[in-house]
Amino acid sequence: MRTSWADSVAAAENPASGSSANNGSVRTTSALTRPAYVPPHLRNRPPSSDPPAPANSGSTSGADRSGYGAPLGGSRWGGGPRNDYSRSGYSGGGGGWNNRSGGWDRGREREVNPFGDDDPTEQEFSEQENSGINFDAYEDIPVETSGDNVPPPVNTFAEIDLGEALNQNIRRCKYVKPTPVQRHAIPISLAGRDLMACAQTGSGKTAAFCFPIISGIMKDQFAQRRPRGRVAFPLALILSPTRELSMQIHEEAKKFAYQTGVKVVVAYGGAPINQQLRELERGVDILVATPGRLVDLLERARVSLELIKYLALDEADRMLDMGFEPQIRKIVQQMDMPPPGVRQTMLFSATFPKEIQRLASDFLSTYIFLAVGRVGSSTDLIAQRVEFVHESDKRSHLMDLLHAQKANGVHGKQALTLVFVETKKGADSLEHWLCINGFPATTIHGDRTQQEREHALKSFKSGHTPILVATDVAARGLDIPHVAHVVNFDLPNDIDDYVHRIGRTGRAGKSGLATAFFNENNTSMARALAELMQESNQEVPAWLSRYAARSSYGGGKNRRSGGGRFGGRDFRRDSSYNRGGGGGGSGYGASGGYSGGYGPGMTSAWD
Ligand SMILES: Nc1ncnc2c1ncn2[C@@H]1O[C@H](COP(=O)(O)OP(=O)(O)OP(=O)(O)O)[C@@H](O)[C@H]1O
Repeated sequence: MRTSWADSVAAAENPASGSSANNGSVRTTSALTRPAYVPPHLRNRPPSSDPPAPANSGSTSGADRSGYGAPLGGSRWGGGPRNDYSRSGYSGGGGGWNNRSGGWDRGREREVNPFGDDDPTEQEFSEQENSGINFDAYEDIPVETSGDNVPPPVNTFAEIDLGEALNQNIRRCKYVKPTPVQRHAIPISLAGRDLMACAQTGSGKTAAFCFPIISGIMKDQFAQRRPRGRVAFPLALILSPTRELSMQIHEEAKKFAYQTGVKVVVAYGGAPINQQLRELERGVDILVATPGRLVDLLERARVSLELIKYLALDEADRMLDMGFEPQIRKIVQQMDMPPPGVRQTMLFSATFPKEIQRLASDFLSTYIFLAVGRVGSSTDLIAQRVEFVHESDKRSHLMDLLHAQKANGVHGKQALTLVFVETKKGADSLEHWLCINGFPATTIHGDRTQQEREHALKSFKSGHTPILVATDVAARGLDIPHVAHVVNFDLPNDIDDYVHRIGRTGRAGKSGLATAFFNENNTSMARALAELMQESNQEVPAWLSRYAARSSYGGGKNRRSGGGRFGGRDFRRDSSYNRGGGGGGSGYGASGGYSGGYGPGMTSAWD
């Protein structure tokens, strides 16, 4: 008999895989003094005469978090090290990269410990939260690489020369072995090659691009990092489409770069620019940014891209669709960034429509294409359900789901549930309705202030408000531990958006559940949805198969045209490319031949 969705939620919350969720261990050790650290690549250098600046928060977030009041009762999930904003640089206590110059003398500064466990006795790696990752789920995944002289993959982190400080941080993160995308992408990037990488949601792409960048900067003996005047000269640029994702990448990168001497700064819209400018003036090696805020900084001549050696685009297909493409072209092609071939470019996403691949090739030089799993596929770790629900029944149906989920939850608690809707207004109205019906909910969308957005996310992550109603602003990249259930209250119009949305659960080897409400308004999605479910070994309801058989191909402008399950995903393998359509000049100019499903007006809401 088919398992009910409620059972699935309970299973997702209590995975038998040995996840350490809810283990109750909260580390509360205080920061201890440690000897001044000199990063390996800076040893034997004459010390600078600059005195260290007085310690302050070292926060680079730009947003004023003081208004949030006391912590939201702490996480009910215990002490996992990931993405807990309340713990790291936001805390306001001590240290940080405070000297003005950056560069050689920065190694003497005390750096905020992003792991929050300065006591070395606490650094036993016995809990191994991330070793609970179900690697078997990834082992038989097909991998495709194409391009010239592809460096071979590695099986362990020990096989890669990342540098001891970075290796130490990998251990602190409790990453025991590399995920498949890391096994392939890291050696490719370390070999200096450009890369277009596609791997499923939650499979560790962030580390796959961060590790080679940090390692490369550590090894870069001749780098000139000091700001000249008030202009910052980052060596690496990581662009992402949303403020929250940039903040998250910044938090992750700070952990990976801890005590390496590599300084990571974030800049995103909606937060006071002055604070970000001050942080940049203190020196930056890796700048994580959203495109809009970066353009602003470039136009003010406060950032120069002249020294960029590494460029990474996370959610690269989104960054190159019509909403962002003009800004990306401006940043990458019309300012002072070194051209492809001089800089190293890495593009990552879980989805990569062919048209976007073609466009992206403008930014790359003789690159390697890597696909872990089929491009745009979703992981089998997510149990997908589709239910036929008329528009007018959606609220009561959601209510039924939530009630049953609560009844099945641990100690009657509501599991973290992310509900996607189409519009900002719809998000507010559903949130209100849930709250008055006794379900603590909050919302994240582009009409909320940045402070409200951050507060909502924090409240959701902590379990204080276990239901988050969101627009697509939360669809990509966000790594929120313990999201048990994603509900597509309104289905998106593009199957790639569906893949990203459901990918907020079932991450890092853990299982998750996704429920979609389908009705006559979604018939254009039927075929793509049925195919996606089928290839992820999901049960496709007979009624959906009938809709799929009747409908023409929809669900996005981009994909599955060949219908092939695996193979030929690198657009360069298409015959049209070889007939002269591809290569450098792609024929997809700045005006773009691809709309990606977002109107141009969406940009500001996302950035
Ligand atoms: N080698 C590893 N071992 C264990 N856990 C890992 C490893 N690498 C990454 N993780 C964890 O896996 C989770 C997902 O990683 P990440 O956010 O980078 O996924 P992603 O592929 O970028 O997903 P998305 O496509 O949704 O952006 C994170 O919590 C991260 O800490």
